[in-house]
Amino acid sequence: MIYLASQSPRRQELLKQIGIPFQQLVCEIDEIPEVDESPEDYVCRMAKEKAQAGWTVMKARDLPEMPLLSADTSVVMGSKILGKPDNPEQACDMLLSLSGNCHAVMTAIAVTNGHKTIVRLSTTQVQMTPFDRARAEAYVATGEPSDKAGAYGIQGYGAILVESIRGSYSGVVGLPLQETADVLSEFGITPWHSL
Ligand SMILES: Cc1cn([C@H]2C[C@H](O)[C@@H](COP(=O)(O)OP(=O)(O)OP(=O)(O)O)O2)c(=O)[nH]c1=O
Repeated sequence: MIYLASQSPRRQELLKQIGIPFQQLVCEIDEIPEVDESPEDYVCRMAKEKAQAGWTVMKARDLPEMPLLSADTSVVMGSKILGKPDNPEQACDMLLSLSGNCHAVMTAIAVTNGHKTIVRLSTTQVQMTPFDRARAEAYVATGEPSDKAGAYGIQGYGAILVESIRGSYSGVVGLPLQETADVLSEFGITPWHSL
């Protein structure tokens, strides 16, 4: 059993997929890149801060100690970090900047047990099909982009916009499963054997 410090329904589904029992913990952090911070450093720092915040919540609620997993996903276009859009207009602009181009989806995971913390980064290249503003607006109107980095979800209607990927599909959705299983094994947690 582990804690999943995440409010993302996608992360819960993905963790279920590899048969790791977990208890969800809710925690909040400020997600703002520092000046001159690289996208890689930013997502790794976010994942680590979520793990630290989750550990603090666990302690404050007097819950039993167990390894805790957190993650952070950003879409990176050139050197620009695209988080979740603030409004439909911004979602549309984000989508149009991705149209016909290749971008990176970076997901960092962090696992801590209070003594050691391991952070691992997964980067996937995503090639988008070219599309126009009308199509972007129609997609935004579905509501799907609002809570997703880069304003799309590859696991939903957004799949229509994706031409190809090179890397980890689960990493794009928000939790790279190979890396997650690998890091959890460092904490004695083994997928499906722990069911
Ligand atoms: C690119 C992409 C992102 N996403 C999602 C994954 C993440 O949930 C979200 C990025 O936001 P995050 O800040 O990484 O995570 P979150 O706020 O949803 O959840 P948490 O409580 O763990 O902080 O974008 C998809 O679901 N599909 C996609 O194709």
